[in-house]
Parts: sequence; C-alpha cells; structure tokens
Amino acid sequence: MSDHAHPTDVTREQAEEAVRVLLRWSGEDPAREGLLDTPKRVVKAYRDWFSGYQVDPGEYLRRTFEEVAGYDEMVVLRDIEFESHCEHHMAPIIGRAHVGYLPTNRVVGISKLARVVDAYARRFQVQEKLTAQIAQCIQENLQPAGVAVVIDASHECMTTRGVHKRGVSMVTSQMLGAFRDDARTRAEFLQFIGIRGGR
Ligand SMILES: Nc1nc2c(ncn2[C@@H]2O[C@H](COP(=O)(O)OP(=O)(O)OP(=O)(O)O)[C@@H](O)[C@H]2O)c(=O)[nH]1
Ligand SMILES: [Zn+2]
Repeated sequence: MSDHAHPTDVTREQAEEAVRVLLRWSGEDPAREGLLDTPKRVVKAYRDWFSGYQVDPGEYLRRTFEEVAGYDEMVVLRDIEFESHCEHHMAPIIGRAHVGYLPTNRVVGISKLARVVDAYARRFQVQEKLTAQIAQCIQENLQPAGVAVVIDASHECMTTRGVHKRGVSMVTSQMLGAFRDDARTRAEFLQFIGIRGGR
C-alpha cells in the first residue's frame, strides 16, 4: 500500500470540465447562472478534501521529545473527529478515531497523532485501510511497544443512497505489538476510549 500521491497530469481546467460533464449527466445546464462558478468551487473543495495526497504523514512523527523519555505508560488520544471519502462511491465517511501507543523512547507532540489521522483520512479510503495505515505509520516512525487504532464512522454511501440505513456506524480496529499480544493492555486502551474491554 503506497503512501504517496500518484503523479497527476490533469490540469485544473480538465478537472473543472469533468464537473461540468457530471452536472450535464445529472440533468443540469452548467451554463445556468447559479452553476457558473460551481466547477471552480468543486475543484477547490477537492483540494481540501483530498489534501492528504500532498503530505507525507510520517513527516509529522519525525520530531520527537527526548525530555519525556522516562514515560513508558500508555498515551491515548481519543475522539479525533475526521472527514474522509469512500473510494467506492466518493461519498463522505464521517467519524472519530481513537489512537493509543506505548512509547519506548520516542514521544511525539499529541497534535501530531491527529495530523496523521487527517493525512490519511483526506484521501479516497476504505475504513479498514485507513485504520491500518494510521497504525502502521505510528509503528514505523515511533517504534513504540504497541499501537492501537479504533475508528467509528458512518458512511454516507450507506445512509444517503444504496441501502439507506441511517444511524449505522462501522467500527474497525488495528492492534499492534502489546495491544495485540496482551489482553490487559488492550482492555486498558478500550476502557480509556469508553469501550468495555474483553475479559
Ligand atoms: N468494507 C468496507 N466496505 C465499504 C466501505 N465503504 C463502502 N463500502 C462498501 O463497499 C461496497 C461496494 O459494493 P458494490 O456492490 O460494488 O457497490 P454498490 O452496488 O454501490 O453497493 P450498495 O452500496 O450495496 O448499493 C458496498 O457494500 C459499500 O457499503 C469501507 O470503508 N469498508
Ligand atoms: Zn461507499
């Protein structure tokens, strides 16, 4: 699974034209006054929603704090809200991520964990891949004793179209190292994020 953006040779004008084609295909007249600036706005919105392709998520974790090197207990950042888009329908995925790790000697600024979540969320995703990418990025860059990522999200391709099931959320988790091997560590993390752990 590649973390890097696929090089593009598509111009902004071509992207705007693609939006006009979709408008026509929907039954609209792209020359209608209210829609004249829409292709420009949509292309700009894409730059925002898919800005994750412009960054290297691992870069956020390269600056670590040595001063807290003695701290080796669990660090958990919970309820990280994110917006993503599913790669099947290009429909929004709205949810929360909970990230935990067990530092060995590298501790990062806590906002960087949220930045890693956003860097992967702002791409075309499936939730399982998003969950695994966040965990692997932290594992590779901080080499902690373990990483845990739980994501709880709702998929608009299921709520606003298709099966039309509102209120359904998908929960995925990726546990690495101690979180995978040690039931007590995993249970402590799940308790921190408000999910009752297993026995
Ligand atoms: N596992 C997984 N499935 C997803 C995710 N996002 C969307 N999907 C599912 O991807 C599947 C795509 O199925 P298809 O049958 O190819 O597409 P479709 O005909 O639009 O399917 P429906 O959504 O059932 O109408 C659907 O079941 C979606 O619910 C995700 O993050 N993870
Ligand atoms: Zn979808």
